[in-house]
Amino acid sequence: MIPYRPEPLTDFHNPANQEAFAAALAKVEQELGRTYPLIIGGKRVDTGRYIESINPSKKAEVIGRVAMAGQDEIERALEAAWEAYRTWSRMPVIERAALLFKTAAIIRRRKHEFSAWMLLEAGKSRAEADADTAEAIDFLEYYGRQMIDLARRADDLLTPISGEDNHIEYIPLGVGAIIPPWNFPLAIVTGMTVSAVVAGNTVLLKPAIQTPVIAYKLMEALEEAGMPPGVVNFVPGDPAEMGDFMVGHKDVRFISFTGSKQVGLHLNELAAKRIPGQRWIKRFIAEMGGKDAIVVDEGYDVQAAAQIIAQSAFGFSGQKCSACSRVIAHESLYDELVDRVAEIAKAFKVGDVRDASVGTGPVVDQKAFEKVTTYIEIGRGEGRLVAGGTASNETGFFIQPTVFADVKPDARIMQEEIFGPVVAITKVKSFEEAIDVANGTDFGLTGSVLSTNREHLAYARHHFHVGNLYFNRKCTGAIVGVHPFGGFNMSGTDSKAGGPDYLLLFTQMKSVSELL
Ligand SMILES: NC(=O)c1ccc[n+]([C@@H]2O[C@H](COP(=O)([O-])OP(=O)(O)OC[C@H]3O[C@@H](n4cnc5c(N)ncnc54)[C@H](O)[C@@H]3O)[C@@H](O)[C@H]2O)c1
Ligand SMILES: N[C@@H](CCC=O)C(=O)O
Repeated sequence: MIPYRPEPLTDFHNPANQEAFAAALAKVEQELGRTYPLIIGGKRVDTGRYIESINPSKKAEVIGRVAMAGQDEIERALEAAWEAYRTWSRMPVIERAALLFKTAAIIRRRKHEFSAWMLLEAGKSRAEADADTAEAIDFLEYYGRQMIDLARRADDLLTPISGEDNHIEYIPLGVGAIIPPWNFPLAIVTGMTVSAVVAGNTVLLKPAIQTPVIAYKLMEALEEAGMPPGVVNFVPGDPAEMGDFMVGHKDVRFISFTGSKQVGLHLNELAAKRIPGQRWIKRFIAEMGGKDAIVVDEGYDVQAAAQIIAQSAFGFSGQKCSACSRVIAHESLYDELVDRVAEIAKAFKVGDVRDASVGTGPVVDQKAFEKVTTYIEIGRGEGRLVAGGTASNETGFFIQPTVFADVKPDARIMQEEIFGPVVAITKVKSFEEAIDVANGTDFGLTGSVLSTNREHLAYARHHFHVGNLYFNRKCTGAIVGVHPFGGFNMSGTDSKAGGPDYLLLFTQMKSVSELL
């Protein structure tokens, strides 16, 4: 087996790649509007009630109609998953890993098609969608290898003693609920699903309501790669109707959740309650929101800083948990930095991502549009609007990159996750003050420090309390196996997706000792 290497991104300057992507997009456009069933125990189930998934760039365009699971279907899916668990959990690790490698090969072969689905269903630009597909492939390749290593090295971790034969094994937990967000509709869905599955668990996958079609495409790839029935059960639905029911169910052994702080905290409470017939303490793994800051130190190149901020704040319309939504700038360069960031924000072309010249696309739906525009109104009272502030939901959900200057650290737009193309800038007098302000939220996900002062970088290394700290680069774009990803405090349960410890979260260690 060759060592893991991250999947290369597509060079869209190359005309051949442009053509290949355009052909994939045209093919996918022919397939819009179809109906997709649930998949329970390998069987297609049509409930007659559907989620209508739409294109956020062109809201009249229906991407697909996906059947909705209710509580009965969750019961059936749990039964199917426990049935499949009997054999899947005992399958040799190498065979479980092979499922991931084959799925990676299938997605790689049709990568532009997967990216095209995301362009249309999530409003990702070509490049953002390509990175999402590459990350999905990375999770498959990385977790497959990680599981093989984990199983192989287990016994080497023990201290031998004479007269005993001792072994340890990382065994799976049981049946889990996989609850991903919509914003990395292939990468995060894939990573969350296959990490649990390669460890020997079986799961119910409940994709986000905004992006169920791309999740169905993953199911097709897993099936094509030979996944046995019942290992992953596809149960999209209205979380208000079946979400609490699934998470609170006595037969669910673990919950792997990625999403907002609000929903994560609610589900954590629910999962902690033991209900009659429940024989375990549920494991709860949560990766939640961020309020990520870029600190710009005295003496840093202002133009370079402004570019890094714009990339981190406005890529995919700021809809990344890692996105920069706060800038903390030293007073010596503050005014010039505000002007440069505003200039770049104003020059951003916003529109339908089918147009390759567009800088950033829409926000995902009407609810997101309302939330972000409400925060823009709040921002008008909390700071000085220097760019953007305009929005239109006539054809799609478009919001111009927006910049507020002179915002106080305790303002709402400096404290609450907006999840849109909005950045707030504040001024500080010293580097220490900058790090205090950066640490002054409930979150602790990503952060960047832009500085040429080595002492300041060393100070930030120790004092800036975030799970992913970056120096002199953007705060988005973690790579699987290179930058293990996940945050502190209200950003989650301190897990690190794409890192060497992640699979342990889906296993428990069994120790077997024989007296010789
Ligand atoms: N830390 C990370 O790695 C990471 C990565 C991506 C996104 N996020 C965060 O995710 C959020 C954006 O995603 P979102 O809008 O989909 O988040 P969300 O919290 O609204 O939803 C996340 C998932 O939870 C489901 N859900 C909602 N209520 C539920 C319930 N009662 N029972 C069961 N499931 C329920 C949703 O349907 C969705 O599948 C942002 O806060 C972002 O920062 C974090
Ligand atoms: N892992 C991604 C963010 C995932 C959350 O939205 C990044 O590093 O930018």
